[in-house]
Amino acid sequence: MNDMTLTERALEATEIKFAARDVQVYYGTSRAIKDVNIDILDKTVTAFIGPSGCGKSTFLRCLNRMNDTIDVCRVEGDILLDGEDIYDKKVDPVQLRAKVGMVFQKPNPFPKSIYDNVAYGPKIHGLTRNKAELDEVVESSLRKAALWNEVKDRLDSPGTGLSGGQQQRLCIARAVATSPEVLLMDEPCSALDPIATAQVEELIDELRGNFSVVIVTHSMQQAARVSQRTAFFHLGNLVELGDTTQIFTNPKDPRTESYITGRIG
Ligand SMILES: Nc1ncnc2c1ncn2[C@@H]1O[C@H](COP(=O)(O)OP(=O)(O)OP(=O)(O)O)[C@@H](O)[C@H]1O
Repeated sequence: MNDMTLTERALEATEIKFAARDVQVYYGTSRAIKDVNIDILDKTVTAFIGPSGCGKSTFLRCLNRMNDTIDVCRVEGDILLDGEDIYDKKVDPVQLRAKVGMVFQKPNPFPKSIYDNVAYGPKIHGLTRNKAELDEVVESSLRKAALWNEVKDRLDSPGTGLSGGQQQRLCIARAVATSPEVLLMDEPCSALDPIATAQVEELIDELRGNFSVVIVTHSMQQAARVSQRTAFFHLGNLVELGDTTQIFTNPKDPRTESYITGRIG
């Protein structure tokens, strides 16, 4: 086993989508992520929890190289997606982000029609051959995002004219339109009311049938509701990773216990 390469080991366990080994992230000279090792499973929702500033978003952004867009940010270590190093020189970050989609805290639809918001990704990646195929992808993505019935009669209206919850579901439709394998969600419900939050949570549960989902959340209730695995971060360290029920009922590390019982936050 020890003679196997990291790639071979990751491939052997087929259910592992991402394998991160000894990951460090620096902003200038300051180290925001320290020696993180984690396997992220396919067709599973993994929640990242932890106090503000502990590095949840920084680590999430490593998984689709969004940190590349921050000049002072440097990532070290190995991050393998299906056994392939996503930081390899031959990997095109734009192609990677089609495979590893992202939904942000604040809904950020493009200043375009509802249709064009969803059609944008498939168009730039050449995923459809004609208008009929594109129409199909737009409809199926909006259905997956539980938004189709609300917008099917106004696909030409601007995406920015939708309610906050609808805009976030539009962003989810946009992310799933390129048929990603992984969906990263950075506090996707923080700008939403409880009804829209419930809709997005329901959606996350459905999406896990097809994708690996990683969600950063400040809400422990949300982590408990939507995820099967939970990772607790503290001061840039991954303190504990386990089944969500175990993390919330029987944490192994005293820091995890302090956080979930509200003693550190
Ligand atoms: N663009 C940046 N430039 C410099 N430092 C940054 C940058 N982004 C984050 N950091 C620092 O990295 C550390 C981790 O931040 P990060 O946003 O990843 O934490 P977080 O756990 O997601 O926090 P929150 O829950 O408040 O969103 C913090 O100390 C933060 O100040």
